[in-house]
Amino acid sequence: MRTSIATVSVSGDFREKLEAIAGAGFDGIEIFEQDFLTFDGSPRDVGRMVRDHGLEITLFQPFRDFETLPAPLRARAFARAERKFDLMGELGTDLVLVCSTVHPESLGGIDRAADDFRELGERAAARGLRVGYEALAWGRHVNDHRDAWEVVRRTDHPAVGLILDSFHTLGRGIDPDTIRRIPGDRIAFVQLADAPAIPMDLLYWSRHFRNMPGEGDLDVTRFMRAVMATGYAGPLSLEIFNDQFRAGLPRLVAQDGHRSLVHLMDRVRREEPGLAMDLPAFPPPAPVETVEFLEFATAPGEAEGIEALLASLSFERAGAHLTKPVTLWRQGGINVLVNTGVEGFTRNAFASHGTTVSEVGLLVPDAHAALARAEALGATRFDERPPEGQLAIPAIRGVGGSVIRFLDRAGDLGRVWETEFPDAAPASVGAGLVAVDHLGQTMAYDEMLSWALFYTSILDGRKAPMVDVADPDGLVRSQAVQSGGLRVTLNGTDARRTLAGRFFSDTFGSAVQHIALATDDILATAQALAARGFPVLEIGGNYYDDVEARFGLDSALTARLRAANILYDADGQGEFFQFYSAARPDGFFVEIVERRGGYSGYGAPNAPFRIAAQKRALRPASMPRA
Ligand SMILES: O=C(O)c1ccc(O)c(O)c1
Ligand SMILES: [Mg+2]
Repeated sequence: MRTSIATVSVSGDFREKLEAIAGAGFDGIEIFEQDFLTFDGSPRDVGRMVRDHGLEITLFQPFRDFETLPAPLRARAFARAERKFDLMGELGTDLVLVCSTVHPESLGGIDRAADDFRELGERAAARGLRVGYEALAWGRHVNDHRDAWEVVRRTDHPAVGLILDSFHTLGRGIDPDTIRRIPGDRIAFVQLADAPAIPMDLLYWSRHFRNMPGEGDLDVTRFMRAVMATGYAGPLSLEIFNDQFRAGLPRLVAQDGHRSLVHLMDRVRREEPGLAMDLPAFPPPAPVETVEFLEFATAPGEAEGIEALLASLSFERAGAHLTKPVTLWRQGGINVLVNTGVEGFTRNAFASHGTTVSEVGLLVPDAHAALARAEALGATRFDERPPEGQLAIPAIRGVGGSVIRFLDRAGDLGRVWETEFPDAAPASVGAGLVAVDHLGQTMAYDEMLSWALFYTSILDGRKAPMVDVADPDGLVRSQAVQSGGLRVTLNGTDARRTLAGRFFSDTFGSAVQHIALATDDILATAQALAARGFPVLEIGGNYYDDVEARFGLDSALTARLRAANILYDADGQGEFFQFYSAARPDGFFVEIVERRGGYSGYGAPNAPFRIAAQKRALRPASMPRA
């Protein structure tokens, strides 16, 4: 698989772009003229610099408004083409993209276009160059790859091929299976992009909202299956026009791009195993079974706070680690570790975030396979050499520098608790908390696509539709991802005064802001926790009047919910109950949930009430806001 990415997809000056693209493992770049015009060097220097980074220039683009012009514009278009050919020779690339014309004076006509391309093909071939024709979704006469192919077919010149772009095909709703009829050796180049399903003007959508395959809502996998079925063996190139990526860190955007291509092609081969592909083998995606443990990094003088919170949740201190300053807290099927280590990773996690969820342990079908898949998809492996006699648990880096560990039931990893916490007591029933329901991770808005791609590609996650949560001080976007027994909500905001925004700045970056624990009987759990002094978040009375009317709830039930500060939601499948702790000074909080029936959401309609209550609770009572 030869991978490529358009230089417009990545931010930075030309050198930064190249370093990021080469570092992420790409083989080549599509070059946009504007991208090096500001670079202080000749086209020859540019070409040399690209090759010095181990990259090839797979495509030069775009050449616009070429075909079906009347005289004398036609002659001028050929003169322009000759100048671009000169430039391509200097850069050292042999393929130019011609996108379908939007010129107001263009005449259109398949045969007229084919005549123009035959002449252009002759001129290109004389210099050892090739031409590719792409249908822009908003082209004046040609806006469908089937018409562009008909032009190329009638041109019938070996130096003229078709360029496919998943955005233009899928964005217009054209059936990608129509590509299967095109001979693969007539496809000169393939560009890939996804996009969110937001109805808007095609050109504006294309130039601002494209994203990496798998990050949006287009069926890029089906498009790519059709392309591979033609026998096409050329580069796969990302062409992503996205305002956020242009402002993002070049290295991260390039890494996500490479991950998205590997993930896309892995899906293609699994969905259509007969297709020839030279992607190295790696393990298939596998859903997570359960969250086996959560670990807090804290410090010797700071642990009491988190331990008091755990005690108020009815967790019991079940034991201590064999050698490390780590205590194990248990209840139901939940294991929580509190680490006060003063060196290595724990120390760094605490130093950069304060008390924080530094590790998440996931039980998966095969831990080593999970690690191998993660590495194939570009995850950063985490190796902290365990002391003699302790287990090396396969691990990767997750959100905000945290660590995700993979456990399974086989061999040593299946005996991790007995090995590392030999005297630990088994879990008790406590207040009826049975499992980790989900983790809420807070991040900057522009990290959300990236982490959603991380969870979907590496951990076989499925995304729910993005929801907007109204904090009184700004909007927070929430993207839920679920892989088997792992549920994560990614909450992104750029609004600093939102609860999420404050947490983000107070904890110096992305981290778990809340953990949600599941019970099978929320009223009983609420009662048990009240007796233990759990710092419940008080919900205002208006909420209950509204929810009773909205769902037609029985007033006796509403009264019990009101008394226990429990929020309610329902979807077509089932019901949902939730209550919260007040937020700690750093913004961290705990949620208790009960799912009934097949409810699959997270109570998003309740979030504004929860946030308002948390903000009220943060304000000192003696100092009412002016
Ligand atoms: O937006 C454009 O003009 C444009 C140019 C070249 C492309 O390959 C493309 O897909 C879009
Ligand atoms: Mg394109």
